[in-house]
Amino acid sequence: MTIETHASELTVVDQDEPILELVDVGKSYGNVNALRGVNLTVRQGEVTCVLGDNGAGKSTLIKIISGLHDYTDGTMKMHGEVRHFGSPRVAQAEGIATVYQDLALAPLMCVWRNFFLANELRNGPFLDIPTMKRVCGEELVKMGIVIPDLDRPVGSLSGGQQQVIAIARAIHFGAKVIILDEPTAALGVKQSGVVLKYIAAARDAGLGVIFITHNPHHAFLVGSHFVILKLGHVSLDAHRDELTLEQLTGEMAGGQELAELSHELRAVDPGKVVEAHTVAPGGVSAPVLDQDELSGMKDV
Ligand SMILES: Nc1ncnc2c1ncn2[C@@H]1O[C@H](COP(=O)(O)OP(=O)(O)OP(=O)(O)O)[C@@H](O)[C@H]1O
Repeated sequence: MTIETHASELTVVDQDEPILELVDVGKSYGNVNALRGVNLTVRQGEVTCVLGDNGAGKSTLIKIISGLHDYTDGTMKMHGEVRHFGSPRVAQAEGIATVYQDLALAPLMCVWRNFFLANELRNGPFLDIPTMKRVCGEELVKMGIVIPDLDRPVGSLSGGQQQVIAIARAIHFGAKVIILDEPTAALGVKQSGVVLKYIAAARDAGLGVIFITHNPHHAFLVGSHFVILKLGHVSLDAHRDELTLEQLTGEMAGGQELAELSHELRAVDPGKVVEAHTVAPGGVSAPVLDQDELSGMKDV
């Protein structure tokens, strides 16, 4: 247990206590059951990976946690208290930050303007530009991000760097839980490495991270806990000590279903069917990357 002191309050933080806990959560849209009986626990200093194919319910889960939609079954607790956020503004005020794929960055605006977008600092009636630039630079450096020119339009940076700016911004504005919606989906290998490095940085800074992804290899590099959603329910829920990358990849690929498909295809034309591999070549168990290991991945 640790005691965190802030200027005006004293908060007792039990590190074993989940920040956020979903118990048996369901969501129906009319007669469509998008989620059923979902249990999910988010702890500080951990990355909870949520994996799933299209239509699995990942977006619905994000919308519930970020206050866009309410759940229709079960309970969601934050610091042990049952919560229905009612709006994204309330969720944000409670420390839930969501970094969507499209990032909500303004591509033509410069880096520091994006960092303070909707939270601008003022000096009387004027924008306090020198302070915003200084704070933005300091915060990015704290996360090990070097952007030589903060006056550059954000749209001229790489996709990886933009993701990282959005993550740093969420942390600076007090996120306790950060939801990352497929942050590596549109990126190549090198840029994905950059983003994974900062997911690990957010984890090591003590945030609870929810990492939504299709990619078990990316999940396994930084994840503490893995939940696979399939057609709205949890098909796997395991701590990283309980499974290998091979098993996670097999589960994601739908191991049993692939084996059955391969069997059926063999029956159709035995000569032409290649065995369905559920695991990528070399898909072996990998360690959780810590900061030192991840810093070996080159920046873009
Ligand atoms: N507003 C809605 N009204 C009705 N059905 C919905 C609505 N939103 C989602 N659904 C349904 O709920 C199920 C889960 O959808 P969801 O978008 O959460 O999945 P997903 O895992 O995010 O998929 P994707 O990766 O394709 O975005 C799908 O069957 C979808 O059609």
